[in-house]
Amino acid sequence: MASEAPVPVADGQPRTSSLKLKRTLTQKCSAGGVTVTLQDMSFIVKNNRKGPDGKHSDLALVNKVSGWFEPGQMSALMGPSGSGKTTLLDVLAGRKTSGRIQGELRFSGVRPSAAYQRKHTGYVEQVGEGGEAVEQFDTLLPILTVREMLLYTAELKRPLGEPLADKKAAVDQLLDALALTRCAGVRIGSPEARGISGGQAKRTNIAIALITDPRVLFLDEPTTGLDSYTANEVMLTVQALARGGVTVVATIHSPTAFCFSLFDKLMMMASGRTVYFGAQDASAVSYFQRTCTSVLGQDVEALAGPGSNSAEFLVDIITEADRDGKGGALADAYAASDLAAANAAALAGHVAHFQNTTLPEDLSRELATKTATVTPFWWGIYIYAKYRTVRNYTNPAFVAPRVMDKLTISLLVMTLYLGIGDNLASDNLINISAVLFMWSATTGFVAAGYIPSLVLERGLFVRERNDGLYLAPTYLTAKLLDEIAINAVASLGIAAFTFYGIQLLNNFGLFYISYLVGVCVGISLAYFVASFAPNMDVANALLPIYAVTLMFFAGFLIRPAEMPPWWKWYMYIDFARYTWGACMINQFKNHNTPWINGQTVLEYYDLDGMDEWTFVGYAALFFLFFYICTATILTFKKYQLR
Ligand SMILES: Nc1ncnc2c1ncn2[C@@H]1O[C@H](COP(=O)(O)OP(=O)(O)OP(=O)(O)O)[C@@H](O)[C@H]1O
Repeated sequence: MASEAPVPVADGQPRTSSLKLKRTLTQKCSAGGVTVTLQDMSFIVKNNRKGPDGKHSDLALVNKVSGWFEPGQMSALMGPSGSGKTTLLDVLAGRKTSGRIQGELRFSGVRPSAAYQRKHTGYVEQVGEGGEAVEQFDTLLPILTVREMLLYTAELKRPLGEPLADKKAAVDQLLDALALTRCAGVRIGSPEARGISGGQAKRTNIAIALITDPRVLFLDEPTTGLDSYTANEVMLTVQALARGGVTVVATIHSPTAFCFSLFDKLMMMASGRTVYFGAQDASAVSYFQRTCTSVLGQDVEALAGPGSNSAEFLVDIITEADRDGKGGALADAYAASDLAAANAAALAGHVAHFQNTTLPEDLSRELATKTATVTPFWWGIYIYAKYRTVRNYTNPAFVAPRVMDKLTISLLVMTLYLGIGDNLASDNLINISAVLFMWSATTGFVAAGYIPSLVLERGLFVRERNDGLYLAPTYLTAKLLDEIAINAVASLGIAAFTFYGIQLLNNFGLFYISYLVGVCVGISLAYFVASFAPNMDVANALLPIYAVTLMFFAGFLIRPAEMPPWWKWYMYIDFARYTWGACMINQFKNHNTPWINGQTVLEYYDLDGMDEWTFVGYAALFFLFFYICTATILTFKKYQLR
C-alpha cells in the first residue's frame, strides 16, 4: 500500500476529479473545499460529579481549543481515552444535543447553520466500540443489500432533480472506492442472520457518509474493530478522498504505523485541552521529546527510537503524563510554545483571508441553509415504500406475525362462537356481546407486536435523522403506512371469515372498518409507547397494562351506569369502547324479535341513540392523537445525550 502526498486545495477551488490509488475515486462535486477554523472552542456541561460544595459545577470537556483543518488534508484528533476527542468532533459536526458551546467555529469563514452541519458534512459515528463488529449494523438496514442501502440513502439525500442513473453511478463509484463491489449484492444482515462482515459494515457506513460528496468528513474511530489490513485499506480510501479535496478530520486511537503515516496534521488533546497542534511528521515527535524533557523532567528520547511506532509513542507519553496529573502542564507548555504562537498567527491569517474572500455562490448557499433535509416529505414516504415496504412484504419474518396474530384470534373466535351471531334469543345475547367485545379489545393487546419495529431501529432512525435524510414525521408516517397497508389486507380476509362464520348481522363494511381502525389505533399506540420507553423491556411492560385498563372501561365488563363516578371519565377516552360500541350498534340496531328488542340491549350498555359510524370516527381520533404524540416525541426527544 502506498499513500499520496498532500495536494493543497484552496477554498472555493475545484477539487481534483479523479485519483489513482488502489482504486479510482472520482469526485463528482466540482464546487470548492471548505476550511474549518476553530477559535477558543469550548464545550461545557454540568459535571455529573458533585464538587466539595455538594454542587454540580460547570466542566469544560473541550477547553479553549483552536486550530484549522484544510481541504486536501487528513487531520487526526488523538489523545488518551476520555480526553475529549469525540466531544470535539461532535461539536464540529453539530451533533451535540446537550451542554453549552463557546468559541468561534467557521466553515470557510462563515458560521455554519445547524442544518448545514447535519446535511452537508459527512459524519461516521463511533460504532463497534471495543471491537464489537455487531454494533456496526445498528445504523444499517439488515433487509437491504449494500448497494440498495447506498441507493436508498442517495435517493433521500441527493437532490430530487438528479436523474436516478446519476445516483446509481455515484453509488457504484463509492462501492468501488471503498472496495465494496464484491459484496454489493449481499444483504447487510443482522446479528441473527449474518450478511456482510464487520469491516464491510464499517466501510458501508463510511460510504453512506460520502453519498452526497460532502466537502467535510468527520470520522470517529474509523478503524475500531477492524483488522490491520482492513483498517489500512479504509484509511487509504479516506486519504484518497482528502486528496480529492475533502476536509477530513478523524479521531483515532491506536493506529497502525501505516495508518498514522497517512495523516497530514495532528491535534493532540489531554483533559479537553490542546497539547499539540501541527504537522504529523518527525517534528511532532521531537516537539514531545523536548517538551517532556523540560516540562515533565522525563527523558523520553529512547522511547522514540528507530522502528518505534510514533503514534504509540505520542499517545503513551500523553496518557502517562495525564494519569500523573501532568496533562495540564503539557497543555500549558503548548500554550506558551513558539509552535502555538505560530499556529495563532496562521489561524488569524486564515480568518483574515476569508474576510476578504467571496465564496462560490453554491457554497455560500449551502452554508446558510436552514432546511434540515434535502428531499420533501412525500419523497421520503415514496422512498421508504420503494426500498423498505416492498422488501418487508416479501419477508416472511415481517408478514407472518402481522397475519398470524389475527388469524389465531379469528380461528378461536370462529370455532368458539360458530353460527351464533344471528340467534337473538335472550340467553345468547351475552355471548354475542362478549365475542364482539373480545374481538375489539384484542387489538390493544396484539399491538405489543409492533413495538420492536420502532425500538430496535432507534440507532438507524437517529443516524438517518441526524444525517438529514428525513424529518421524524416523514419516518413515522412511512412506517405507519407500511403497517396499515398490510393490516388492511390481512384484516379484510380475517374480518370476513369471522363475520360470516359467526353469522353476525347487518353491515360487514362497518364490522371490517371498525376492526381496522382498532388495529391502526393499536399500532399508533404501540409506536407512542415505543417512542418514549427507554428500551424494549419497559415498552413491553407498559403497553399490556394500558390494554388491560381499556378492557375494564369499554362498558362490557362493568356497565357504564354502574361505573363509580370517579372512574366514569375513563370510559370516554377508551378507544375500545368506541370500536366495540360500533360493532354492538351495528349488530343490534333495528333488530327486534318476539323475544328481544335490539334497542333494549343497546340501552342496557348505554349505547342507545348513538351512531355506529360516529363511534368509528371517535376511535379514529385516537389514532390521530397517538400519531401527533409520537411525532412530537420522535422530533424532540434526545435519544442520545451527547
Ligand atoms: N457530565 C459530565 N460530567 C463529567 N464528565 C463528563 C460528563 N460528560 C462527559 N464526561 C467525560 O468527558 C470525557 C470526554 O469524553 P469523549 O468521549 O469526548 O472522550 P474521547 O477522547 O473521545 O474518549 P475515547 O477515546 O475513549 O472515545 C470523558 O472522560 C467523559 O467521562
